[in-house]
Amino acid sequence: MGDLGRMLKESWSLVEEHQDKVAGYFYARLFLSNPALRDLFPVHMDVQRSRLLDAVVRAVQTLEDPEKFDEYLRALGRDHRKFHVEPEHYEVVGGALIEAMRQYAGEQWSVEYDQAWADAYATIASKMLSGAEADTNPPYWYAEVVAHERRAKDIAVFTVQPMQPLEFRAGQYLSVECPRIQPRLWRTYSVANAPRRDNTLEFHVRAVGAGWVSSALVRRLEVGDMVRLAAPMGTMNLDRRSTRDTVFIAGGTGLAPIKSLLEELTRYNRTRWVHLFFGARNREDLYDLAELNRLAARYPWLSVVTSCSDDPTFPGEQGDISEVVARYGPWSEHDFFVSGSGPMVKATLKTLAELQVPSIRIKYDSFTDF
Ligand SMILES: NC(=O)C1=CN([C@@H]2O[C@H](COP(=O)(O)OP(=O)(O)OC[C@H]3O[C@@H](n4cnc5c(N)ncnc54)[C@H](O)[C@@H]3O)[C@@H](O)[C@H]2O)C=CC1
Repeated sequence: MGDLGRMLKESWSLVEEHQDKVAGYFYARLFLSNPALRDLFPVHMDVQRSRLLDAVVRAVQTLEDPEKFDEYLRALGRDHRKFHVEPEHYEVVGGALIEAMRQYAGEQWSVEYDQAWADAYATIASKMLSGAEADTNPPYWYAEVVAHERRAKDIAVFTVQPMQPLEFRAGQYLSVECPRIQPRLWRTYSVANAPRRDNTLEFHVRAVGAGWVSSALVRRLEVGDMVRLAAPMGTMNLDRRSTRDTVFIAGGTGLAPIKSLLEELTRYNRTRWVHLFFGARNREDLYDLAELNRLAARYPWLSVVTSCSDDPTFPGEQGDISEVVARYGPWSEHDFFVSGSGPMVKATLKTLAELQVPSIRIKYDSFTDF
C-alpha cells in the first residue's frame, strides 16, 4: 500500500469507533454551510447516515487500486447526476467530511491526515465529475411498474417500463427510487434480465428489516407506480471472447445479475457449459427455481444445483452455497461469477482460493449503496 493509502487507513482508524457521530456532524456541517443541499436528501436521514460511512470506507479502498476503480468512480459520478449534484457541491462535501473526522479523531489527528484526505477526495471528485460531464443521458429515467409479484414472504420480483430507452449491459445494477413511497431515498439493485427489445427491466428484491427501500418495494409498490432509475453501474459482464465453461454462484436475491448474464448467454451460447449454484435459507426463498428449471430444460448446456442453509428436510444440497460449490468440480479451468451478500461473496472467494481458482477468472460486484 502506498503512503497515501496508509495515511487514510491510519486516520480512519482514529474515527472508526465514532462513525455515527462523524456522519451526524458531517451532515450538520453540510446543511449549515449550504442549506440548499438539504433538499437533495431524504426527509429522514437515519438510513442515509450509514451510507456516507460506506462511501468513505470504499474511497479508502478505491485509492489503493486507482485503475481498477477508475470506471467505478466515473459510473458513480454519472449515477450522482440523479441528485442534481453540481461541481461546487463536491468541494463543500469534501470540506465537511474532513472537518467531521478532525472533530472526532482526538489529538492524534495531524495536518498530514488533512492533506491526505484532501488529496484523496480531490482525486475521487475529479473522476466522478469527469464521468458525470461526459454523460449525455438524462440524469434519471422515469419508469412505470408493469408487473409486481410476491414470490416469497419477503421477496418480490417486479418489472418496469422506462419512458425512454435505458441502455445497460447484462450484469449491471442501478439506483432505484419510488417518489410516491419514499422520495429521494435511492438504493441499488441489479437488473435481472439482459437488454430487451421492449426495454423492460426486472428487479428481484428482498425486504430486509432496516432496509426501508427494500421493504417498501416488496410490500407497497404497485402496478402503475412510477419509479426513477439512475445510470447503470458495474462491470460484472460476460466476456464474449472467452471459451471457458462458466460457474455462476448466487446467494438469495443475488441471483438477479446472474439471471441477467444467463439470459444473455441464452442468446448466443452453444459451446460453453454453464453451472449455476443457487443458495437460499429455505425452499420458499428459492424464489426463481421454476424459471431456472425451465431454462435448464430448454438449454442443454445449463445445469442448476440448489442448496438450503436453514431447511434440514430440503431434498437438494444442504449448507451455505459457498461450501456446496466445493463438492462439485474440478473448477480450475472455469470462469466464475459470484453474487450475494457481502459475507456470502467473501466466503465464496475463500473457497475458490482454496480450490486454486486464479482470482483473475472470478468476477463479482461488492455491493455498497451511496
Ligand atoms: N437484489 C439484487 O439485485 C442483488 C442483491 N444482492 C445481495 O444479495 C444478498 C441477498 O440477500 P438474501 O436474499 O437475504 O440472502 P440470504 O442472506 O438469505 O443468503 C442466501 C444464501 O447465501 C449464502 N450465504 C449467506 N450468507 C453467507 C455467509 N456468511 N457465508 C456463506 N454463504 C452465505 C447461503 O447459501 C444462504 O442460504 C443481499 O445482500 C443483496 O445486497 C447482490 C446483487 C444483486
